[in-house]
Amino acid sequence: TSLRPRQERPALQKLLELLLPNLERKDPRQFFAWPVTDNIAPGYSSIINKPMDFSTMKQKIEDNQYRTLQEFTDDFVLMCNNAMTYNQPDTVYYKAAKRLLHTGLRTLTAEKVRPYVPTIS
Ligand SMILES: CC(=O)c1cc(-c2ccccc2)c2ncccn12
Repeated sequence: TSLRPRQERPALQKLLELLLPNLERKDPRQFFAWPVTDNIAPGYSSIINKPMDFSTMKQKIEDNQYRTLQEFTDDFVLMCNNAMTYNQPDTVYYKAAKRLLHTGLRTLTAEKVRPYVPTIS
């Protein structure tokens, strides 16, 4: 509401540092915490050409590699889609990815997050 004091706009990096743990909590079994290895997922590196995971996203935030919220969201979507590409639909990984994608995007597109997104990147 207009009576709400105008919060200073957190830098994008600070916003992403707040959003990442919110998304990680939606992965309690930590399937997406670390890069998927060929050891646990045979042939993974030859099937998935752009791997992504939460630890890599965290590092990219710290290294200031995200210029916009959309770039951060793209990595999140990539991570979930990788899991739905490599794993069959009847697996825990596919189902976890589908649910994570849905609930995570709801967070990332929420109205209260959007005001912090500068119109031009
Ligand atoms: C995300 C994903 O595709 C994934 C995570 C895992 C995983 C399993 C145990 C612990 C951490 C990640 C996995 N194992 C086999 C096949 C695929 N995966």
